[in-house]
Amino acid sequence: MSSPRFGVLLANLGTPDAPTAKAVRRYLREFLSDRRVVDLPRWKWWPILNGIVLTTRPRRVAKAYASIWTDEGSPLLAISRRQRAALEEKLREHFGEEIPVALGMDYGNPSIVSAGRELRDAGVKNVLVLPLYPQFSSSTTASIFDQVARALKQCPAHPGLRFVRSYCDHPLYIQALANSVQEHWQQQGQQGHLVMSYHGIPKRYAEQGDPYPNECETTSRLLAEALSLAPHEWTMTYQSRFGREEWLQPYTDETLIKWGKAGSPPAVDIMSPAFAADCLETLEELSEENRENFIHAGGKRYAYIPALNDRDDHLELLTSLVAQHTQGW
Ligand SMILES: C=CC1=C(C)c2cc3[nH]c(cc4nc(cc5[nH]c(cc1n2)c(C)c5CCC(=O)O)C(CCC(=O)O)=C4C)c(C)c3C=C
Ligand SMILES: [Fe+2]
Ligand SMILES: [Fe+2]
Repeated sequence: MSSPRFGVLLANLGTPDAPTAKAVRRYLREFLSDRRVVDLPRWKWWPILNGIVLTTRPRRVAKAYASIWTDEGSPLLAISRRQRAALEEKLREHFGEEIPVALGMDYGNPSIVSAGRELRDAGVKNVLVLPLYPQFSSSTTASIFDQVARALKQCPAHPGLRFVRSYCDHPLYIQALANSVQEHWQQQGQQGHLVMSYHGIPKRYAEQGDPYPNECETTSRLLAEALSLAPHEWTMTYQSRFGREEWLQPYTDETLIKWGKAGSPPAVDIMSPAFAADCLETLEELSEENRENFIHAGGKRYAYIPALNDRDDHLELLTSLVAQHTQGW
């Protein structure tokens, strides 16, 4: 049998193996030890990480994971597995041949090393790395690139390698987001103020050159245009703060509380375009915690619009990205 023309390493953040304090501690230790995620000097960060974060946070966060855990495990992993299988199917249709797709997570399992081994064992000589982060950030996308480079240290013969850097303005991405919002409005029968809530990063990272907020703004502007929304009909915010320093603003939770108290807007539809798959940050923080923030403060209606997950238009986008970035292979 001839070897495949290329393979795809579908990458995402990763998630704990179980909704227990022990598994969450293991996951957070790996995640929060990455200098791309927390860039503080180690002498300063180690005592905080080991003395405070890893002794207090895992128990609380494990409870949050338990509230969203499914029969197939963590939503992020279950959805990523479905995306992997569906992309392989789409690529078979598109290229008329078998294109292996392996799933690799930056932290936890399945690892990027295991995905690389899977592709090697399938006879793949060229690899396209496709991080499922629409907007580039050094804390996410660049970290995946680091992991791939680290994995290759164990490898005597490198494959041909290409990376997808970001796709914040790809027409099929914007279209898939717009479709998901329009379907939601049709199902609800009414339209609330649209909130595009992105995972934040420390403001300092952006000041040091991380282009993430610019890419989020690009996505938001193009999505608002695709939906023909006037400026007063939508707002962009940042969620999921961690630690004491200032993160990108405006903050999602504070904005919703302010609106709830003011009674305007009375109804919001909230989505998170930075997440290609629903996860803790959308299903618990956005769909539950922030709903409570808004309604408790006086808001009237709050609806969460799911991530693109394994929607067909999302898989069409991923297929198009693969076709675009593998020309000549
Ligand atoms: C500590 C700094 C963090 C930075 C910077 C950060 C950036 C960032 N993260 C995502 C996507 C996800 N983050 C998720 C969870 C999560 N994020 C942080 C911290 C930072 N993220 C923590 C500590 C956690 C774990 C939960 C917690 O302890 O609160 C997830 C969900 C994972 C899951 O298992 O479901 C995703 C996805 C992006 C896109 C981003 C920067 C652009
Ligand atoms: Fe995060
Ligand atoms: Fe969170």
